Amino acid sequence: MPDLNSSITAMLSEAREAPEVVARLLTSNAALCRDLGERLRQSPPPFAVTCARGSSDNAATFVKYLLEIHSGLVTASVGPSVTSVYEARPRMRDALFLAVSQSGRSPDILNLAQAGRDDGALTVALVNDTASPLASTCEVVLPLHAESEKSVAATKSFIAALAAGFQLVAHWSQDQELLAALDTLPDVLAKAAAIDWSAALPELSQANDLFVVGRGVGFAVAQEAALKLKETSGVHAEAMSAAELMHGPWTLAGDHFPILVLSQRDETLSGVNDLVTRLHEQGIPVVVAGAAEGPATVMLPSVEDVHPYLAPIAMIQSFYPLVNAIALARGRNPDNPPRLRKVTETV
Ligand SMILES: N[C@@H]1[C@@H](O)[C@H](O)[C@@H](COP(=O)(O)O)O[C@@H]1O
Repeated sequence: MPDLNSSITAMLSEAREAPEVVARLLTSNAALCRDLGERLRQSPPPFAVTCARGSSDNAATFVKYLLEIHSGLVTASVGPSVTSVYEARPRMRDALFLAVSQSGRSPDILNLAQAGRDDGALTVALVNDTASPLASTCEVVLPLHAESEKSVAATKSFIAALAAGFQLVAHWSQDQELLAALDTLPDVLAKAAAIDWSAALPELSQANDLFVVGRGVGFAVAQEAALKLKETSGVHAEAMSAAELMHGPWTLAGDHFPILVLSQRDETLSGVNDLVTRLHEQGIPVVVAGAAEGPATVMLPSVEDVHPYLAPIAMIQSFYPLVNAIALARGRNPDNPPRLRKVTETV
C-alpha cells in the first residue's frame, strides 16, 4: 500500500490540526451558542438564509441539511449576486442569516450580509478572521478558531465551519443526543485522521473525471471532496446526490470515470446501498467510504459507531490525506494550485 503520509505538505499538516481546532472551538463557542440558542428559542425564525462561497458554501450546505432535518427550518442558499449585482432586496426580516467564510472579505458576501442585517435578519458570521469586515457586519460572530491556514486548499477551517454549525444546531435544539455526539467530535476526528484511505489511490489518481456521491447530510462533504479534487489534483470531479446520479449523469461513468461514494448510517443508507450494487453490476469502478456495504471495487475503512451527523465530518477528515496524495501523484502541489490564491474576492 502507498504511504499517504510520506510527503507532508502544508495542506496535510493543517488537516491534521482539525481535531484540536474543533476541541478549541467547542469550548470557546459553547457559551455563545447557548446564548444564541436561547435567543432562537425565544424568537423562532421563519426560515434561514445561508451566504457563502466555495468550501464555506459546502459547509453551509451541511448546516442547511441539519436545520431542515433536525430543526424543521427551511433554509435557502441565496446567490450573493441577488443583492451585490442585481441590487435586489429579498425579504429576510426575522430570518436566521448564516454567513460562512474563512477570510470574511469577499465583497459579494459582505453585500448580502449587510442586506440581511439592514432588513432585520439575525445575522450570524461563522468566520475564521474575526477582525474581518464580515465579523463587523454581522450581529453575532461564531469564530472558527482555525488560526492561520497557509495552504490554498482549506481543510481545518472547513471542518471548523461544519463543527460550528453543528454546535449551533445542538445548543439551539438542546437535544441531548446531539450534545453528547458533539462532545465526541474531537476524538472522532482524531480517529478519522489516522484512518488509511490509500487503497483508493490507484483507482482515483488515474482518473481525469469522477463523481463524488453523497446523500442527505453527507451531500455537503461530497461537494467538498469534489472541490478539493478539482483544486488540488486537476481532476474534473463533480458532486452528485445518489438520487440525482440516477436521473441521467451515471451514463457518463465507466472504466476511466469512477465513482467515489461517501455514505453514512441513516435513512439514506438503503438507497445508497442499492446504488452501489447497481453501479458495480454495470462494471463501473466504485470506491465506497462510510456505512455502505458494497460490493465495490474498493471498500475504505471508517470510524465506527459514529453519529450519522458526525460521519460526514469524519469522512472528509479521512479524505484529506488521500486527496493530498492524489495531487502529488499527479505532479501537483496541493498548497499552490495554478491560478488560485488563498483569498478570492468577487463582487
Ligand atoms: N449555494 C449557491 C452556489 O451554489 C451558487 O454558486 C451561488 C451563486 O452566486 P452568484 O449568483 O452570486 O454567482 O449562490 C449560492 O451561494
